[in-house]
Amino acid sequence: MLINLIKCHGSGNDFLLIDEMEHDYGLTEESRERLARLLCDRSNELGADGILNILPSKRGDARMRVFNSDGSEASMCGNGLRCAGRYVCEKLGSQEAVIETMKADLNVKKEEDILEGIPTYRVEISPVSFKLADLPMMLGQDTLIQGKVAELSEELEFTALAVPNPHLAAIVDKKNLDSELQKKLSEAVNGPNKLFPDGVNVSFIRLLGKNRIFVRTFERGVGFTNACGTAMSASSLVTCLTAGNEFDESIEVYNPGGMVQCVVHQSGESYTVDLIGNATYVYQAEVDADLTAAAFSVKDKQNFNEQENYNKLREKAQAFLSS
Ligand SMILES: N[C@@H](CCC[C@H](N)C(=O)O)C(=O)O
Repeated sequence: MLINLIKCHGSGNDFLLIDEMEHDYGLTEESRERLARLLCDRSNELGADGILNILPSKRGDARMRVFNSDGSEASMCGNGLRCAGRYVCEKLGSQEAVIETMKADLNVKKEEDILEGIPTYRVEISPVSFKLADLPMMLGQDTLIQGKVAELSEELEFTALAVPNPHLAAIVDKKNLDSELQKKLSEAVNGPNKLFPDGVNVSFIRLLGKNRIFVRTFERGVGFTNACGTAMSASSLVTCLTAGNEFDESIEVYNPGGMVQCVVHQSGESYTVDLIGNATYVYQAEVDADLTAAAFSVKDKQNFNEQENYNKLREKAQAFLSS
């Protein structure tokens, strides 16, 4: 089958965006999973953290489905939503749109460029739940907010939350960030295990100053990524609740792929986060995929020439982190 796609990224968390509104590729549930495993494999020409399928929606302007590189489907993707949001807004010739996702219809809005020449979008991250049943996490208690979990670490304190995909976050020092601990425990909770039967995205957070954090995430279904939008949103919320960062203020969130801004809102006991950052197109391509043979070839590839501007943001973020 011939498929047109756009390689895009948010903070270096990269995706292959496939428009199933414009073209009916006749994809089935099984073929979407297989396509994700085939095209996202980093040993081939495309390679990506996941696929964003854009579909018609009865409730919003479009529907986004997200498939991790291992073929599993995620309920949400923050960096992906910025890319999908840009795609839908530009298609509609509009500054904002509503995108249907697995568990919520979410607002996306074009924003002032985060740095000159970098298309920037604000997306809503919601609903947020601290109920362990919503991840799910099997701990024999209702919530886990800055608590120890003997099976994971004797030293670290963890917070578990669904935004609505599942996240486990810990505020760590440099020693733990530089150690193998995150890899070791992420692999444990994403393999066969009793705590997280569906796996979980695991983030280590470093506090860098008031309203400024660094977040590195091991993503369920992928592994370490340059950034995870829902994780950065969840981590910002965790630091507002437990480390003195401020609600309704912009929090700078650095990550291995660059930087975004998060604004955490509280209304009683409910929370939403605005995630603001780049939505960069790298290239568009036509791909001839044979799912039976698990093979594909790239027929046509055209660069968007946007990556150079994005590199300036990444270099700026890296310079800040090493200062
Ligand atoms: N990269 C995403 C999250 C993608 C889904 C995640 N791996 C999961 O399985 O929950 C983001 O930017 O939020």
